[in-house]
Amino acid sequence: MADREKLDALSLLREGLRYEGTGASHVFVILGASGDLAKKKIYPTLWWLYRDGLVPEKTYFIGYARSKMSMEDIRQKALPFMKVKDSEKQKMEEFFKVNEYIAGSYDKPDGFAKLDKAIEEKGSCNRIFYLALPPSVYETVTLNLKAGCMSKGDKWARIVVEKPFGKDLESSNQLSNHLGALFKEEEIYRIDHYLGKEMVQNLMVLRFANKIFSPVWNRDGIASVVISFKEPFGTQGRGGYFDEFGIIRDVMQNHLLQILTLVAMEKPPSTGAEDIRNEKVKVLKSISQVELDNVVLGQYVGNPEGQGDEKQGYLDDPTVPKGSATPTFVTAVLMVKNERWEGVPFILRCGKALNERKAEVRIQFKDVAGDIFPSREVKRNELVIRVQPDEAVYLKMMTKSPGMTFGCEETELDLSYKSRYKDSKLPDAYERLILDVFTGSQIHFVRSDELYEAWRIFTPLLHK
Ligand SMILES: NC(=O)C1=CN([C@@H]2O[C@H](COP(=O)(O)OP(=O)(O)OC[C@H]3O[C@@H](n4cnc5c(N)ncnc54)[C@H](OP(=O)(O)O)[C@@H]3O)[C@@H](O)[C@H]2O)C=CC1
Ligand SMILES: O=C1O[C@H](COP(=O)(O)O)[C@@H](O)[C@H](O)[C@H]1O
Repeated sequence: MADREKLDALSLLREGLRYEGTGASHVFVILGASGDLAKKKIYPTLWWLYRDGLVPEKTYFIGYARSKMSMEDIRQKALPFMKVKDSEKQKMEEFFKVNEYIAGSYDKPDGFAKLDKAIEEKGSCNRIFYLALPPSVYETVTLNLKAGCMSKGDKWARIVVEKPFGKDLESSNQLSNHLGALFKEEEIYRIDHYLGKEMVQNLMVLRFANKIFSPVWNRDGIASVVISFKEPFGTQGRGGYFDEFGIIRDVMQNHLLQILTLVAMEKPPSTGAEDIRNEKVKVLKSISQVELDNVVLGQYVGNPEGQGDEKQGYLDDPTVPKGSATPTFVTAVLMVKNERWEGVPFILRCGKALNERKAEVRIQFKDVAGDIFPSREVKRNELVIRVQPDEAVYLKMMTKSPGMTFGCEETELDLSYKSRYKDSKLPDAYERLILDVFTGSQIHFVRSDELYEAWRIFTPLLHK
C-alpha cells in the first residue's frame, strides 16, 4: 500500500476508534473458518490489514467451525491466497501468533461458551463476528452468539453477514426480522463486496464533485445506462450453491443493483451512512418490479472446439443437478420512475462463462440536436466507468480530425488508473470493508430497507 493511502487508512482507523479509549483490544471471530471464503478472502484480508498496521493494536483472531482442525491446518489452507513476500515472513509469524482456532457446533451452546471464554481471556474487548457460513445456519449461529458471546460493559459487538441475504422477499424478510430481533441495525454489517471496489466508491465523487456532470445527469441528457458484469469462467465446482441461486440472485439483485442506486440516486445531504442509504432507498422505491418481457435469460453451453474449460457447459459440471434450467446469464431492463429518470432504460447484464472478465457502467448521452456537420458522423458521448479489470474512467467524445480537414472523429478523454496513478496499489474490496467494520462505518454496507426493496424488485421475476 502506498504511504499516502496507508496514512489515510490509519487516520480513518484512529478516527473510528477515537471514543473507545486507548488500549481497548478487539477480537475478530471468523465463523466458518474451515471454509472456502475464509481461506480465500477473510484470512488473507486480515493478514494484509495486520501487515499494514491497519487493525487496532491488541487485536486477536479466532476461527470457529465444526471441523476438528488445528490453526496450522487453517494456515496451510489460507497461505496460497495470502501473497506473503519473503521479507514479510517474520510479520506473518506474528500474525499467526495472535490467531487461534476453536472447534464447536453451530446449534449447541457448549461451543459458543468455549468461544466466549477464549474471548474473555483476551480482556475487555470489542467483538466482531464474521459469518463466513452458509445462510442455512445463520439463525442458529446468531441466536447462540446473542445468548453467549456478546461484549460486556461499554464494549461493542458487530455482526458481519455475507450474501445471499435470503432467496426472495419472504425469506429475506424472515432473516431480517430474525437479525433485527437480536441486534440493532448499527450492529449488523451486510457485506456486498462490490461496494468496496474503488470505482464503485468513485461513483459518488464523479457525480457530486464535478460541476460538468450535474446539469446533464438526467432524462434530458442521458439516453441509457448499461451496467454489466462478465466473468470468463463458469461455476468451477460451486454448482451446488449456484444452481440453488442462479445469476439474478448471485450478481444482479445485489452487485449490479447497488451500482444502479449510486448512479441514479439524488445527492445526499452529507456523506454520512444514513444520508447516503436514505437516498439509495428512495431510488429503489421508484423502480417497479422487473417484468419477464424485459428480461433475456440464458445458460452457457460447452464449445466442442474450445480450449480447456470452454468445452464444459453448465450442465457438464458434476456439481450441477441434471437438466437444471438455472440461468447463468441475464439481461434486464429496469425503469426508475421519478422526475429525473422517467423513460431512461437502465440495462443490467451479467453472466458467467463469457468471453472476458469485465464490470463496467456505460452512461450513454443523447444525440446532439441539430447536427450541423455534413458528414453526419457525430456519435453520442459516452461516459464509461470501468470497475474491473484495469480501473478507468473515460469519456467518448467527438473532436475535429486533426489537420486540414473539418471532419469529426470520436476520441476518448481517458483516465486509466494504471497510467495516472502508477504508484498506487488499490486495496482489495474486502480490505476496505473489513476496515470499515473496525471503524464502525456503514456507508458501504447494505441497510435492511435497501435489501427489502431489492428483493421486491426481483422476487416476482424469480418466482416466474
Ligand atoms: N466462497 C466464496 O467465494 C464466496 C462466498 N460467499 C458467501 O460466504 C458464505 C460462506 O461461503 P463458503 O466459505 O464458500 O462456504 P462453505 O461451503 O465453504 O462453508 C463454510 C463452512 O461452513 C460449514 N458448513 C458448510 N456447509 C454446512 C452446512 N450445510 N451446515 C452447517 N455448516 C456447514 C463448513 O464448516 P464446518 O463443517 O467445519 O463447520 C464450511 O467449512 C456463504 O454465505 C457464501 O454465499 C460470498 C461471496 C463469495
Ligand atoms: O459475489 C460474487 O461475486 C463474484 C465476482 O466477484 P469479483 O469481485 O471477482 O468480480 C462471483 O464470481 C460470484 O459468483 C458471486 O457470488
